[in-house]
Amino acid sequence: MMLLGVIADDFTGATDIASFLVENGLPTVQLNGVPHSDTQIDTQAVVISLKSRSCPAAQAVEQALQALIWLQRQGCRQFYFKYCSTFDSTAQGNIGPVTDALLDALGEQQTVISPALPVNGRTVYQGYLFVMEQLLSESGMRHHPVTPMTDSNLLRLMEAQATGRCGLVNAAEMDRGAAAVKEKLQQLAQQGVRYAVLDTLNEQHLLTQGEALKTMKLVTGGSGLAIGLARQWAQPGQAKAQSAGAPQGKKAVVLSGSCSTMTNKQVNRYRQQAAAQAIDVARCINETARSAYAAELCHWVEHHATAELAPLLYATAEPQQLQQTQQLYGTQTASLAVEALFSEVTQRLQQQGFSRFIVAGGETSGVVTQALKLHGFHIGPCISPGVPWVRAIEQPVSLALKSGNFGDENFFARAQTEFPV
Ligand SMILES: Nc1ncnc2c1ncn2[C@@H]1O[C@H](COP(=O)(O)OP(=O)(O)O)[C@@H](O)[C@H]1O
Ligand SMILES: O=C(O)[C@@H](O)C(=O)COP(=O)(O)O
Repeated sequence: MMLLGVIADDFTGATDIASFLVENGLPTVQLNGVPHSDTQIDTQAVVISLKSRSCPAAQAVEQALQALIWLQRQGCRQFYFKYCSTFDSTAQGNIGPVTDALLDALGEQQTVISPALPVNGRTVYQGYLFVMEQLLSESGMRHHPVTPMTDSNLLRLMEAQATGRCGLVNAAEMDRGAAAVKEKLQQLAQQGVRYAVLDTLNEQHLLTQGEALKTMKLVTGGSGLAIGLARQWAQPGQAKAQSAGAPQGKKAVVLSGSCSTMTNKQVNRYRQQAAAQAIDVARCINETARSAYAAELCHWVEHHATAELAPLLYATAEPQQLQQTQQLYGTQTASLAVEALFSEVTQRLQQQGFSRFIVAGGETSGVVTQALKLHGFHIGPCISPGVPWVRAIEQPVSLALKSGNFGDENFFARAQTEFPV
């Protein structure tokens, strides 16, 4: 029976939440985009990955509503809008409009805002979002190429994007347990508060949220809340890791399009371990030149494919270099050109027989998955919290889709050495 339907606004976010659902006992399948027809899937949760995080609001709303209709048709009882644990959204912000549209479509008056993921250092206190020991707006996220985050107050961010008022369930109330949280949510609803930010300092708070929110029709958040909800829905003795998602495939490549602080560290480390090639953005801007460049890069990848560790292609840049590129070509032109390059490289590598892709970056992962024309994933073993190996349902292709900010410094090598095929 289908219990939970998740609408994720990017692909790494989708594998992130799918991984936590599986790890916490809820069998889950990830579908890339909204399926064109109804499918019989033997699972209890479905995560639909969209590539809507940086879309204009109207487009993101349309995609989310299509996903909702499909999930409703499959009989899901609860719906979860998954966005980033760092609340990534553009200045025009589509988290608010999507949340409003989903609430309206479901005929609901209230939902929660819970981006926290304490295991990866994302906590919420008095409505302020922290990344490790820093406020969101003081973390590396202020330099994000597409969705720079310069405010940390979730109530303010939400009210700027959405139509209703936003309130808070604070940490002290969370400490008092599920009944106290439910009571506070009711009080807020009576005051006409449409969205309630949930303070979250630790995993116990996520378990409390799961208990308090099991009957809420629509919840929104990062992947942490999924831990609490999965524990509520899971049947005792349910298998955790899914062997159907274990990595396979000989020819592997690492593609990195994230410019996050962590990915910069990971790329720097991996460059000392394996063959690595930086992507020259200047050669990606013009379409014809880009095609020739993609062919050249794939030739280089093929040449290094037999080494113990897979070759790396990276657009990953430090903030100063990124800023220069963006000033030269424009932010959108540069990022779309890099994404188009990764798309073409992926298609060529697939034709060359590559079947294991380790990808860094949410947008980049969306581009790679779409280029490979993969419709869905079985969720495999967890490499780092929120980053599982996944295996395509209908093709022998395995991927590790890493959120820009996730994983340890040795992630790219570990994804291969600790999970031999
Ligand atoms: N050197 C670069 N110059 C300009 N844009 C870049 C560069 N490298 C990556 N990008 C773009 O930055 C964006 C990174 O987003 P994403 O892949 O979602 O990473 P993250 O997971 O860190 O958010 C992509 O659109 C990518 O194409
Ligand atoms: O919630 C998170 O932090 C991640 O699941 C996520 O959304 C990943 O997004 P990117 O950082 O853009 O990869």
